[in-house]
Amino acid sequence: MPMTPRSADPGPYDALLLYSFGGPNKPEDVVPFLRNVTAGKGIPDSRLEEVGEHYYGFGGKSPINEQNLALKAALEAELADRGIDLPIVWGNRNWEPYTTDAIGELERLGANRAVALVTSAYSSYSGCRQYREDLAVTLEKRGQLGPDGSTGVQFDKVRSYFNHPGFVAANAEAVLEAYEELETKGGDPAAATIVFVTHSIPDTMEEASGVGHATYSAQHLDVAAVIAAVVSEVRGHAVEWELAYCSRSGPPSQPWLEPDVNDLLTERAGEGLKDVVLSPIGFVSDHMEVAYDLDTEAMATATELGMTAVRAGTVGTRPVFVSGLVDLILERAALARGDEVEQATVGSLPAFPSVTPPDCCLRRHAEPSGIPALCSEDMHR
Ligand SMILES: CC1=C(CCC(=O)O)c2cc3nc(cc4[nH]c(cc5[nH]c(cc1n2)c(C)c5CCC(=O)O)c(CCC(=O)O)c4C)C(CCC(=O)O)=C3C
Ligand SMILES: [Fe+2]
Repeated sequence: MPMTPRSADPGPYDALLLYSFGGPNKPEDVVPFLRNVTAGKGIPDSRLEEVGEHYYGFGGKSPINEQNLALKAALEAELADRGIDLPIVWGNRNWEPYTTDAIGELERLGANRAVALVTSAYSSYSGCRQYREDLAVTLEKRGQLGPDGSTGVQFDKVRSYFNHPGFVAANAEAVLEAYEELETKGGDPAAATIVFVTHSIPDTMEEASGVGHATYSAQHLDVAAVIAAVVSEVRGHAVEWELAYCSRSGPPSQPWLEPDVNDLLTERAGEGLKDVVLSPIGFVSDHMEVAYDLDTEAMATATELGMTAVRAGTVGTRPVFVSGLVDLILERAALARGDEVEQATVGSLPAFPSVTPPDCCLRRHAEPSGIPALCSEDMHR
């Protein structure tokens, strides 16, 4: 009989790694944090100074760490509610507690095999492989990565969850709330366009994200279409929507995904658009890109253009999202046990693999980095 992910068995896992980006907690953290993020990435100094200013404008503190702690608490509550015994350890690629701190904590707990949940819903180098490389490199530095890919604590990863029903339903919920808010701000919801927003990435990274599955941008377009269909249905009329990007960096000569959200708003305002719902489907919580690039910059653009704009919430700790994540953890456990399991999805794309092909989501297409990455077919499992 096929197992449903509702079964409360987290075996073979004895811990959950909540794995995130990290961010500064105080002004003195900002420069070392930015150094960690950009090591060897060729980001111009001018861009780094600009991004540093975004953080200083918020007291040198990113909201991301508190949001991850809130997500950790919400997951702990949901696991406890379902009678699932699975301790959660939090770690970040770019700030404390670092990946190595998390691995140390897993060892103290006596964990043998952990399931990793990354706070990034889409597949690309930045949202998937870079985390898997960071895990492998951290284990390597600790002397815990064997030549065959075997590790001290073993790690499996939850699949990219952009098309999981919980993530999409939570975003749809937030967009519907934004429609209500638009009305209270004197806007005209029937005339509104939904502008879905995500983090831009270089065109080369976009191209490399499409090995074995839909590209990063195609993943977003699929999610956007589902949310727009839900909104059309609930509001009782067809809704227009677009996908735009924010937070581009890199040298100007390097093409990144477009249109930029500010450019899109400007162009559409010229065509008479007045009412906008910004939906940040690319981000799981209101971290710095959302607080600065959307709430500060894009909202100022909209105001300047005379638009009525509302920014929909991120999925954050919405119950339908959190409970979906627990379903995904149980699904991964069932797959690891070799049980037959139904992988829930919405939209037109299949469930993405949790053990990826070797050349999946490289930084650049057909340019292996030489950096080992866990949770890949060519590694231990
Ligand atoms: C796709 C994507 C996500 C979404 C997926 C996910 O959520 O993980 C994401 C998340 C985040 N990005 C973040 C911060 C930064 N990202 C940078 C740089 C870059 N991001 C990129 C992509 C992404 N990034 C790329 C292609 C670069 C260029 C350098 C490179 O090729 O790797 C830089 C350097 C300065 C700059 O260039 O802006 C910073 C400071 C924070 C923390 C925010 C906070 O502190 O609250 C978070 C959650
Ligand atoms: Fe980023």
